[in-house]
Amino acid sequence: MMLKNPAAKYRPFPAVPLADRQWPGRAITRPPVWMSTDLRDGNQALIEPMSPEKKLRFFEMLVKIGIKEIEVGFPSASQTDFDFVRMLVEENRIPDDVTIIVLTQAREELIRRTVESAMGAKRAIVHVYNSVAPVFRRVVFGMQQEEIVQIAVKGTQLIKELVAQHPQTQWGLEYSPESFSTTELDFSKQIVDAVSSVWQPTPANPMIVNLPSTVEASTPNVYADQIEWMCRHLERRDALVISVHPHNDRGTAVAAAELAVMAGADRVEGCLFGNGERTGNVDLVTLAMNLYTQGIDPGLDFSDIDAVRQLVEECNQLPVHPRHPYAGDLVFTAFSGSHQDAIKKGFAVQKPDAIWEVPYLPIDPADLGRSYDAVIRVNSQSGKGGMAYLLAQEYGLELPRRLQIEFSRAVQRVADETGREIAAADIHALFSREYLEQASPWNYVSHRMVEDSAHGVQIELNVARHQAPQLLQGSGNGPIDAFVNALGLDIRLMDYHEHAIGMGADARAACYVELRVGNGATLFGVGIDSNIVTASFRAVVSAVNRHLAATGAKEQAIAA
Ligand SMILES: CC(=O)SCCNC(=O)CCNC(=O)[C@H](O)C(C)(C)COP(=O)(O)OP(=O)(O)OC[C@H]1O[C@@H](n2cnc3c(N)ncnc32)[C@H](O)[C@@H]1OP(=O)(O)O
Ligand SMILES: CC(C)C(=O)C(=O)O
Repeated sequence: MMLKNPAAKYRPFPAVPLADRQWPGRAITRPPVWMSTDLRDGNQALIEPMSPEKKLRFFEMLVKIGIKEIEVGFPSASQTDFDFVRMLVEENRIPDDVTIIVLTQAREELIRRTVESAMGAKRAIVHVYNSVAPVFRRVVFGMQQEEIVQIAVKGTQLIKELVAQHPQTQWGLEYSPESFSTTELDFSKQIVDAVSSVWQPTPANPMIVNLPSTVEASTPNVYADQIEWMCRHLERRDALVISVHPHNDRGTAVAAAELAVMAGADRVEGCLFGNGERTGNVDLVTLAMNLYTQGIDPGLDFSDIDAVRQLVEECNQLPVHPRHPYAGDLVFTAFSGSHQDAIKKGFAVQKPDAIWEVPYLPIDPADLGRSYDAVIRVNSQSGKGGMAYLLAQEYGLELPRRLQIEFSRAVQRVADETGREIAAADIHALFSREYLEQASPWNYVSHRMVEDSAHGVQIELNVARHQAPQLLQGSGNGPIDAFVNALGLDIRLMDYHEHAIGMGADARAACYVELRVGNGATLFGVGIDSNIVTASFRAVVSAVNRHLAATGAKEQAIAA
């Protein structure tokens, strides 16, 4: 049960004494070095760890999107992990510009096995860690600070010794004081300085210092303060690559990573779509795309984000949430009417090479290989804009505004009745039933028309009335006028729109007429035909039939 007084059990995170912090005034202007730990931290958190075959597919996808540093496993943990690293090395599957990273605890036998796993690679980074926070020192290790420092120092000495025996590989070192974010800063500095004094990095051969929020325990600004503090106080700063490894326990890993980069971090470790222990590692996709939407090339290519997501879901056997930033099924979808309206108007004025300014869409879905078709979907929360957009996009029908209002009532009725989403095809079927398919009592069959400047338009019209053929004649000052006169009905044309559907020989005309039939309210009719005049006749017949069906009026009541 939740406590009335949580302070009895939990304490607030202390602030970092850094009154002159610089990071709040900085902006991110270039991407950090990306390191994917999907195959290690992500994999170790899965219900079923990946098979070698899945790991390889994942690895190749990471390479394809442009990740240059890939943590490929914890080789001393299992034969599977060890063999996977050997396979990458022996089968020459690591591209020249990609560096693999192998993780190990700072324990002799594990370090030996880890170095062995990567031998023969062109480049490899041995990533060694030990936990340094007070609770780990007390509870897990039962050790004092100096003994904890010795674990890291001895581990580093052994790695240095072992890698020197295998000069054919260009080795690097990454050191992680695990649980850094809940550790006293001066102790973190002490242990990192001790490790770097053994490794002796240089600016040309830097050492990676990875400062994880192993468990996210504070607001992101505190993490940023911790990173800035370390950047200012560490020895040999110019020979260190400062890396961050945020977890998402408070749901703020992305913010923590971004503020940490502002605070001086050069490198970010994370997983695609935020997989990883508990609530996950920081999501590299969101970080990269956040940069992209600021006009900064993240150096990663998510042009086909659906394919990336599909592969990750398959390998992790975990779904990506439908509202996951940039990648979720629903992130480029609007159901609510006012959003749909604004998006539709935004698309209409957005120029292909201009700055992106479509309301409610922080990014052009096309940049991620997502299609516009999926942007707008219709349910009971939608207004006219959504269905109008779908009819235009999918069927080339540009409904005039007042027809949109009229037809949206029919769509709304169906949405309310079913309580479900209505697909574009269903909307089109409803539109066809409502405006195009009512062939009774009147049905247009054919016409002959003569036009001269002295007498206007003369028309001879074949129609079916209650399925019985009739030949009618009429004249008027234009085709529609002549047609209406031939029908002999009390019709006033209030509004008229037309447009082409498609191009070339297959083009058809869509015609929308708004009529007042008898004394009734105005209503629309729609006609589609390869001939523009015929389309307008069909539209008039559509409106008349709709009026009769809607009002139940007898035909005689609307005779002219
Ligand atoms: C925050 C992170 O994600 S760190 C990465 C975590 N990932 C994994 O643990 C996945 C792979 N791990 C494994 O397969 C195993 O844990 C192994 C092979 C590494 C070690 O297995 P085991 O020797 O059986 O130890 P176990 O798993 O119980 O780990 C606990 C032991 O490691 C010790 N230990 C933990 N971290 C470290 C470290 N960095 N350096 C030295 N010793 C360590 C603990 O003190 C404990 O020792 P104890 O048994 O003497 O009390
Ligand atoms: C090994 C370290 C970097 C880790 O995974 C963590 O602290 O979360």
